Amino acid sequence: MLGIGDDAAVVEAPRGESGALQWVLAVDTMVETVHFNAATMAEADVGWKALAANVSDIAAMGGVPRHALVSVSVPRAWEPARIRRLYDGLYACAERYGVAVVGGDTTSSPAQLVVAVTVVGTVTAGKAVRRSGAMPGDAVFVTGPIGMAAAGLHFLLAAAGGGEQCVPLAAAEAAGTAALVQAHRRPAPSVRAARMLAARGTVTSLNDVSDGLASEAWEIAESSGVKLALRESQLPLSGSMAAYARRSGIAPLEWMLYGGEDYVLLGTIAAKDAAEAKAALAAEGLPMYMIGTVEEGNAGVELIQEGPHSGWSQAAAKERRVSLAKRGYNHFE
Ligand SMILES: Nc1ncnc2c1ncn2[C@@H]1O[C@H](COP(=O)(O)OP(=O)(O)O)[C@@H](O)[C@H]1O
Ligand SMILES: Cc1ncc(C[n+]2csc(CCOP(=O)(O)OP(=O)(O)O)c2C)c(N)n1
Ligand SMILES: [Mg+2]
Ligand SMILES: [Mg+2]
Ligand SMILES: [Mg+2]
Repeated sequence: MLGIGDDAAVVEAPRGESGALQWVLAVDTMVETVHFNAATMAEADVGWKALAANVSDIAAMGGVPRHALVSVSVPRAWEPARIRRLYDGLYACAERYGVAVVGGDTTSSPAQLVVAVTVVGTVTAGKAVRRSGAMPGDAVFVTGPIGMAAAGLHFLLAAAGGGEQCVPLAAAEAAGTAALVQAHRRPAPSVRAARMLAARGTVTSLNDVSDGLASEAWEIAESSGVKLALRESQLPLSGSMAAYARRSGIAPLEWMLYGGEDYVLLGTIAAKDAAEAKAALAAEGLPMYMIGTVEEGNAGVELIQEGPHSGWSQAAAKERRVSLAKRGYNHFE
């Protein structure tokens, strides 16, 4: 009803077509040198990703993102054109996901850029999907490939060589890493997939992958009081990520499990609906990869690896299980 221009925005309390709605609220912050630097992201990418990270949290509740408030703290030295470019990217993301930017705040910053976005969304009353509902027997899934964003960051930091110049996409195209760089700079949260899955009523938990697959799996395991067993051979491995990992001498699994910033969804679904749900998403061109199962037991995450591999014990010749560390991106380590 009232957007940018007064002391605060006014929005109509939502009314659902088939029953009451509830609000879904989230805030996420991006800080220069922590979430990006001059070499890894152009201003427009920062704007896009600051909103996308929030849209992803709303998706992870099964909600629809609707309104955003944007707080920016801008280094004094910045030209106005730079902040305009940041907003170009932010508005491109807003348009893509049908979000109305209804306000925000602007301050100077002594040195670094800080962008904090608050998103308001809605969900059918009582239907928000939590992290705590995973049940033994459920199938575990992700809604997109993982590890690409971390591989993209690795490429960007290497290509920048410590310099301040934003690495052009052309450099990534020449190196065959453009998809990885775009995964890092322009994540595409799974809002439509989440809506379709939540509407089926068989999805028992959802969490978006920001800090890494292992870390998010641990969050579901702990809040549901179950064990998640992930099968290594089922993890969606992007071809360009695997190729770049090989060239860099890095194990792709490290990026897939512990990289983060994928902004796809990790979730669990009743096993009897897994195949049908996957087909329903596929009909809309949306991927859904079945990557494991929920088991009874102490909260934890295990990876099932298929062998044989040199160095494995005789007993583990065909497959073995390893416990995954509760590790991922941590702001204070
Ligand atoms: N400084 C804070 N004050 C209050 N709540 C917070 C703060 N930081 C995080 N939270 C809450 O903790 C929960 C997890 O946050 P976070 O780890 O940032 O989630 P995500 O990784 O999905 O963005 C959320 O409910 C969030 O609102
Ligand atoms: C220059 C730079 N260094 C390191 C990283 C890696 N990184 C920074 S934050 C982060 C995890 C996600 O951020 P967080 O604020 O925890 O997101 P949230 O869980 O709140 O959505 C990662 C992997 C990066 N993106 N850019
Ligand atoms: Mg957060
Ligand atoms: Mg999240
Ligand atoms: Mg986090």
